[in-house]
Amino acid sequence: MKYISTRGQVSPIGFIDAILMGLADDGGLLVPQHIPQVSEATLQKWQELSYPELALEIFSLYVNDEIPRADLKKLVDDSYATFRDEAVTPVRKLDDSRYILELFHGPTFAFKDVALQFLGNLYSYVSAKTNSVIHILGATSGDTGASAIEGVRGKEGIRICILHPHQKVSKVQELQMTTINDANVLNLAVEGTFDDCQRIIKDLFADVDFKVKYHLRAINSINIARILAQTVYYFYAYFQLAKQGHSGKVSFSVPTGNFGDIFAGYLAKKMGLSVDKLVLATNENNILARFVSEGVYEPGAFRGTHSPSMDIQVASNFERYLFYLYGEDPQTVTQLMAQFKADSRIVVTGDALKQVQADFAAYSVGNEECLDTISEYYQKYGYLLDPHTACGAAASDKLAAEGETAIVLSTAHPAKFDEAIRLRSISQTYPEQIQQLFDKPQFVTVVGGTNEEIKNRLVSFF
Ligand SMILES: N[C@@H](CCOP(=O)(O)O)C(=O)O
Repeated sequence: MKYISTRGQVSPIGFIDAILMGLADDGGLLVPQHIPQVSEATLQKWQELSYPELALEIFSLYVNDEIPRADLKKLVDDSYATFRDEAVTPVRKLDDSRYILELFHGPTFAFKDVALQFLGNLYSYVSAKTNSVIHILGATSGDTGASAIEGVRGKEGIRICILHPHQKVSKVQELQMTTINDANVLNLAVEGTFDDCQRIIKDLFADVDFKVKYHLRAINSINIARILAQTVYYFYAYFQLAKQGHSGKVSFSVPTGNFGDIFAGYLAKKMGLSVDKLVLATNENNILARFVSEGVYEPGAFRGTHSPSMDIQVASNFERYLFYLYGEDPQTVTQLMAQFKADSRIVVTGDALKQVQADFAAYSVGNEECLDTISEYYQKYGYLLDPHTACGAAASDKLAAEGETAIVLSTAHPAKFDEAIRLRSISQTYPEQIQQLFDKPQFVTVVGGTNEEIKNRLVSFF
């Protein structure tokens, strides 16, 4: 298996080089040169596997022999041993049409742990094998940051700097990141939005001389390892439903911000998983929902919502989807991305738009609807949704009304977003790991957010 760039200007590279390259050196995103096809017989066998066993099988398809199987198995086992639920990502049935895929049983109570526990261990493994330093630079709208830090804190040979938008993440998200006092962790709070943070890191990764000189590595979903790790739970959830007696088609409703999670579902479907609809659920920052309904990809005004992790205008994995939408043609992708850079707008029409609408259903959830959904599910099912999952649940309700079954990806534990939940007078008990954060001192520097300023901070940190 080799990896190529969506913009076609990088010679095919192996798995480890792809992980280390992060953003492709031509400014594109790395994708597998071909998508492995999983036969019906293999799917049958996979149904019997535990989560770590399944992850090992899926990763093996993408890693080839670059990492010996015994080493890969240890990486996988270590990564999922940190989860609080034996099933790693259990599925809860609410009724015949609604299932919740709980992805928040990892150390930081968000779905990001599923990939970032693995990527942290993988970076550590590569650092030790190649005797090289790993300098991670990441941007977060709240969940990736804590999860990435947790994945590598205190690890030999690794340093990590995370940019988050100052005062635009939830209190628990902020505390999870900024109460870490390990010497290899730097938190910068940028005066701006998540899009500003993501633009900065993409600019710095695109400066290939700087990236190479300072060994910059990515932990965001621009890194293909993130996507591959997130495909696993689509398969696992599908198998769990089969075991719970469900037969027939299944759709997935995915709270969406940076398009990484739903792109992982798209990849799983392309590998052969029988997915019915992929439902893209956004909050009021609904550029992706507008794209699916109208074919116009154009950022609007930033809206602060109850689901801050999805307060994103420019979704980084969108480029990976364009690559497949346009028949894996890097020239078209390059043109479209150049057009986006010039006009902040991409327009898709005709057959391509029909294909988009065949690939995804989309639904944008307003602030009040998000809170209403939290209240309704709490009253009807006794199940407390976090506001991101509530967006996914609201979207899945449309399918349920048509008699279809959907699995809603529950991306975070509700305790991370108590500000929103309290608005509906629902009280919850925090898990001990979250409660204790409130007594700890914080370590964070507020910065303006020019590329130069961040570069200087990085140079002195690394
Ligand atoms: N919602 C994310 C934003 C970054 O997305 P990623 O999947 O590219 O890491 C967050 O919580 O930080």
